[in-house]
Amino acid sequence: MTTAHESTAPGGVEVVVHPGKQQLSDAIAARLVTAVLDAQARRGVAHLSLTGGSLGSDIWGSVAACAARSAVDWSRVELWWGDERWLDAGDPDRNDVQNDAAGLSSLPLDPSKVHRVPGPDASESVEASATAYGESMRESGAGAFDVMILGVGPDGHVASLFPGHPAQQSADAIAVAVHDSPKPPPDRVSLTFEALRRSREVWFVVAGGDKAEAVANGVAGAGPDVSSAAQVRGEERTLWLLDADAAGGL
Ligand SMILES: O=C1O[C@H](COP(=O)(O)O)[C@@H](O)[C@H](O)[C@H]1O
Repeated sequence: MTTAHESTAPGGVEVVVHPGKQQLSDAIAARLVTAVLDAQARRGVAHLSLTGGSLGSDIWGSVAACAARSAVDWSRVELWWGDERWLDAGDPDRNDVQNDAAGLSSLPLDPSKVHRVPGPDASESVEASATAYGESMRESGAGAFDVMILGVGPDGHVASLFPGHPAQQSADAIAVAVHDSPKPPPDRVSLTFEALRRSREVWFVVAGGDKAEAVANGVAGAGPDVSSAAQVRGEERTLWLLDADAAGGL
């Protein structure tokens, strides 16, 4: 395969497969720039929710290298994270720090519109951090995210909602404290399913053969004990953006 291949799975979920991880990252960046321009043309401001993980950060290197990025008014972009590892600001294991290092920090964003999850240096507990993050989202009047970008773990988790973990099914909240995460670090803050679903478009971004089973389960709509990804749909569109290895189980 040398070019992208597109198909629609049962349930209206769209699947786009690119040959390799770099092509995938570049294609997501191009798609993102277009989505931001579109959202700004329609509503003035674009609301994006970002993800951690290696591809979730690579995307920002691709955006920084994409010529069309200069067409975007980055001061009218509001950034959020679907989850964050509960670590001090600047910790290299934080999702926002990894996104910044990959290229996010090179964009002319308005720092007041970059909504970072407070860590132990700025909140007394994971619960307090989750409450503060949820409140800042409510106060911003964010409404729906234009694009929710979600990485998917080999265990089917999205954000920090792990299949079978008690925090996975948290309801009536925007954000939840996660303890004893199966993937380190143990303490995290995550948006709930309810909040993740308040997105016009949800993009699952996945590369690598170790994710093939998680992708197959997510696309097939497996239950919550198997796949957190399968529990999240966009209000208007749900896209799985994959490299060929991640698509190996479809
Ligand atoms: O810990 C996390 O993992 C997932 C997926 O990461 P990956 O390296 O397996 O791609 C990520 O989406 C999530 O935001 C992050 O906190």
